[in-house]
Amino acid sequence: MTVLADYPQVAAGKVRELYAVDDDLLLFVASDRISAYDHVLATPIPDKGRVLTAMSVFWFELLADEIGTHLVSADDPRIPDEVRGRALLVRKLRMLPVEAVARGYLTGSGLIDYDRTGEVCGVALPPGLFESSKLPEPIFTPATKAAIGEHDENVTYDEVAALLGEEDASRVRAATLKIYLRAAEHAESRGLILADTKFEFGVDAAGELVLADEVLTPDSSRFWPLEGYEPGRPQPSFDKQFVRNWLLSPEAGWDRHGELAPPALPDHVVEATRLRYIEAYERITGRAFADWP
Ligand SMILES: C[C@H](c1ccccc1)n1cc(-c2ncnc(N)c2C#N)cn1
Repeated sequence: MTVLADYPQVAAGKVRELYAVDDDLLLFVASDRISAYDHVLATPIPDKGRVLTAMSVFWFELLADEIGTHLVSADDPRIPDEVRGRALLVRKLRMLPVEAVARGYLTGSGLIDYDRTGEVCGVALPPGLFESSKLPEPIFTPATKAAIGEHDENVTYDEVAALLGEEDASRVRAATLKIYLRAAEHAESRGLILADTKFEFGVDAAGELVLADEVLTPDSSRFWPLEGYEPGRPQPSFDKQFVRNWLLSPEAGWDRHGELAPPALPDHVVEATRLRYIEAYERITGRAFADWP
């Protein structure tokens, strides 16, 4: 029987890890950890790792007719029992060093760049847009991965072309926008706005562009409820709003701009958040989470 300790860890993020299974395969593990306001919270959300893994699998399957993916299996004897359901066996790729972000709406760092320059990642936008405006069409707004604890840096397409070469930059942009459109259309049909999302791509031994990492999860994307959408103000995060609101409430007694780590979450916030992740999964996929994996 394989255990996770059998596999050397090759990468670790705030809420996920990557392990080497053999020369060609990796194990992508999603934890129950949740981050908010740039902190990894002390309190895990039970089932979060399993829900987000199930969500990635759904999207990999839906997008397989648009692009190759790194997914090999979610149910394989090489996946240790302790992480089964929140781990994916994936094929090892030559990863492209760019965060491939697509935005259909203006918020976050895109809004900051727009307010300052009228552009996002060198893409000029019409005047008069504001928080949560829907963009005339989705835009490719790449970023380069920042050091641990830093924010990714928005870069222009030309900078991506200088980094990857014109051919890879061009096919990454095309794939990013094509997949975003397909996913946003599906999400809207389920009552959710996909405001933006971040993809990571690799290249396989045959030179094909392959969709990697996690895809279209609430950790890599901004999902907003379609009902109540109103440009001109920040939209509630479909999955993290209960956590954000509580952390800023008098009960939490926490200063998001201070040096202190956030306090532990109360059980009712944890459970409400767990249910939101499950609700997002079931709305997006039409599948019962109880059936996973
Ligand atoms: C940034 C991300 C990461 C994941 C998990 C934890 C920390 C970082 N990452 C993905 C790979 C990677 N490398 C080769 N082949 C692949 N199929 C993948 C994937 N996915 C390397 N790093």
